[in-house]
Amino acid sequence: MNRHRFADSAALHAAAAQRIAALAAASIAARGAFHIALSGGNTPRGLHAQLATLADIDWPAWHIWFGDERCVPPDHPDSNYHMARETLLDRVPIPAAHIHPMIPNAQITPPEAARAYARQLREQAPQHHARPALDLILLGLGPDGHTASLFPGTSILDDREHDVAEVYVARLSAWRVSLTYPVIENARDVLFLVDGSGKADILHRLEHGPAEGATPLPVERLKPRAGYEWYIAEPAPPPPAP
Ligand SMILES: O=C(O)[C@H](O)[C@@H](O)[C@H](O)[C@H](O)COP(=O)(O)O
Repeated sequence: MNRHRFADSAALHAAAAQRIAALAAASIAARGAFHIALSGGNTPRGLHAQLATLADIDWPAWHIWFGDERCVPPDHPDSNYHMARETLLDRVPIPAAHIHPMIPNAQITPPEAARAYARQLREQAPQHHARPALDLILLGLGPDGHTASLFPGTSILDDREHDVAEVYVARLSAWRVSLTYPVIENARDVLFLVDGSGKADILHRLEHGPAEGATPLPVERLKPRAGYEWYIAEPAPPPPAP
């Protein structure tokens, strides 16, 4: 595991922002554009705030995609797109045509959104081996080993046909739309951002491997072509008892 540890969230966000800016500059220099999929949840908020303050970023060359989305209207407080707009997209000059929300309106159904997003990726993203190949996909990690909306026990884990799929997550009683394993694995780079609070167990398992015979967790089934980087904020272990 290509792992970078940080003492706190602020250090994680600052370092990850610099890494992303470097990947963007290299992609733009080589191919004239930078196609990045943002992740959802809370951890990206601090990263986005850091990115928005960086100088010398060629924002008009960025193309914003999403790794997954909650099936709520784009202005809903739970929407990853809404969060990205608030914390980054409304603060930097990325052309509107380069921003691709997974749920563009309140009327679209999960299957329609998945099909439409797959079409957009095929038409507007770089391709590699006949699959969309984004330059960078950011991913978070849930304590149960989910990433994007690849949740344990869900149908999407076995879907290697589609690029994007809708998935009902029973434990959340909610529909999601997510990139599938083939598209995530096809990216040039995959960067995990893990704010370790409450994730010590899952991080320990990823570092030391699952127990004998354990069912692989969604994140353990991911095999990116370029490997992946982990940026982890792990609070310092508690001081030894006196
Ligand atoms: O839409 C989502 O919620 C995310 O895509 C999800 O996969 C998230 O990245 C993890 O649950 C970690 O979330 P935190 O970073 O908030 O812990």
